Amino acid sequence: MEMVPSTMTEMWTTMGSTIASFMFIWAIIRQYCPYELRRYFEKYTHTIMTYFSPYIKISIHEFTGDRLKRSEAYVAVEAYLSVNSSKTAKRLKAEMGKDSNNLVLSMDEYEKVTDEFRGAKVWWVASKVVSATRPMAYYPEQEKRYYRLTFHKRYREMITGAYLEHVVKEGKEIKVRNRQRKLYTNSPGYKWPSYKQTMWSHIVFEHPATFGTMALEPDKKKEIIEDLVTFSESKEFYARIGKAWKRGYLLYGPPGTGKSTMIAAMANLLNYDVYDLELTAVKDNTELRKLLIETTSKSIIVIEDIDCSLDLTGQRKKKGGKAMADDEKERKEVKEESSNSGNSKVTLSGLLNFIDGLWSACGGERLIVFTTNYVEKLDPALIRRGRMDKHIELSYCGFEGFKVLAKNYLKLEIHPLFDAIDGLMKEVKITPADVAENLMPKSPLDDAEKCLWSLIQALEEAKEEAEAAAAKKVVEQSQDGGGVCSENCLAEKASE
Ligand SMILES: Nc1ncnc2c1ncn2[C@@H]1O[C@H](COP(=O)(O)OP(=O)(O)OP(=O)(O)O)[C@@H](O)[C@H]1O
Ligand SMILES: [Mg+2]
Repeated sequence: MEMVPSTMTEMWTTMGSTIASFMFIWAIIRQYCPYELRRYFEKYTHTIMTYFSPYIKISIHEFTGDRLKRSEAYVAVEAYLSVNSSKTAKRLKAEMGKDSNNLVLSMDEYEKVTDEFRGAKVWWVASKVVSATRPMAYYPEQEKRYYRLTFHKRYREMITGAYLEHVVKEGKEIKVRNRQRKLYTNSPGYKWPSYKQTMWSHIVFEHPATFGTMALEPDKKKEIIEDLVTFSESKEFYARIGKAWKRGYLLYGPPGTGKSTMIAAMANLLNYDVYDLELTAVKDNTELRKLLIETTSKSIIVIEDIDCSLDLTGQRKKKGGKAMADDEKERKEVKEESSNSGNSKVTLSGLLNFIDGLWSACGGERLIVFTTNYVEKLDPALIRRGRMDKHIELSYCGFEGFKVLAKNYLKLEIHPLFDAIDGLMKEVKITPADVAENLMPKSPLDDAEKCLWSLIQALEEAKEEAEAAAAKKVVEQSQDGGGVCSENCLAEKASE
């Protein structure tokens, strides 16, 4: 009985000293052995170890190929592990997350975490190699980060198939959930000739508008939401019918009817980034194409007030309303005209290529939204279906729209003054922006009723103005026509 502990002690001592001598020799080798020889030695030990080891290792590197873009797989794994590792890993990295008010944790370098999938245990390690040689002295040392997955070889099929698929899918979902959405704009002015400088500058997108807060008829709202959601879920459909996965929207209507607000609501509904393209700041068609290539998937490209952005409008009419078959020829003519005009060299043909040319398919999952106050001024080539698939008219505020605003601004669903407002709204046109302005409390003492009265007053004033304008028109017409041209004179004109 007494022999056992002493044997154990002896064994431990021997093992301890063996390890110590091994470490010592290894340290000597490390110090005196040339790097190449050491690499050689390490490589072969590695091969032999791998031969006997029952474990399989898979590495996922951060940069592959041309190093321009982070590998999608790495990003997905990073996101997946950020959620799954923060519970078990002991050393974590923290980064600013969504809405800049919470920290997102992820595992630190050389940290190991365990994950389980259908009864199989796997290990993940975050690691990096620092390349020994530097290409140029002023280059920072190159770090190549990677994740290494280790698992037993009996799970090979399942891990390389189902598990990795699960990691990538979940990682992508987490990424989308934690994504800081951005608002991009093509700022004119500074353009550094650096190859990495992108042409867009961005800030965090934080517009609070949603379809819930928009004043719109419920049917119309539902239709638009369904259209957007269907689009965002139709990846397979678009691939099957052979169309680029994008959709064009034209929002038109008088100022203050919520066109810009709707774009924000769309971005919030689908969780997309917004690229606000300022056409007048784009030098030429080549620059326009570059801008497009740099936009990412899951984004809305916005061109506001398309009728003012460029002189793309009305050209067709000047030429005497030719048929649509002449499209190509006319586009060329337009191109020449605009290139002569000197200011912005972006042309209608450039813009059309931007919307539905070959380049527009790169990136995928994109909405292109145009807004205008004057739809009738736009070139028919620009707004045909396929370029702008859905035309949405945003118009004056109706009673249903008012109810949404009353609920948002005053938390009122029903009120005795609503009937009076309903009646007045049928008689006069008022924009949602004006309604919203009147419903806004102007002092801390203003209550809901005061705001409603203020709206009624505004409606009545608008009504009086409209009546006065109508009366003036009648007077003008009678002055123009009445005295000069009698019924006889009209009949004469008709016979001519
Ligand atoms: N349908 C609406 N629902 C809720 N609020 C609205 C709506 N329309 C306008 N508003 C309010 O009015 C303001 C102006 O609206 P917005 O900027 O969207 O108008 P617009 O149609 O883009 O006008 P413009 O043609 O001048 O660009 C917004 O700040 C918003 O609060
Ligand atoms: Mg606007």
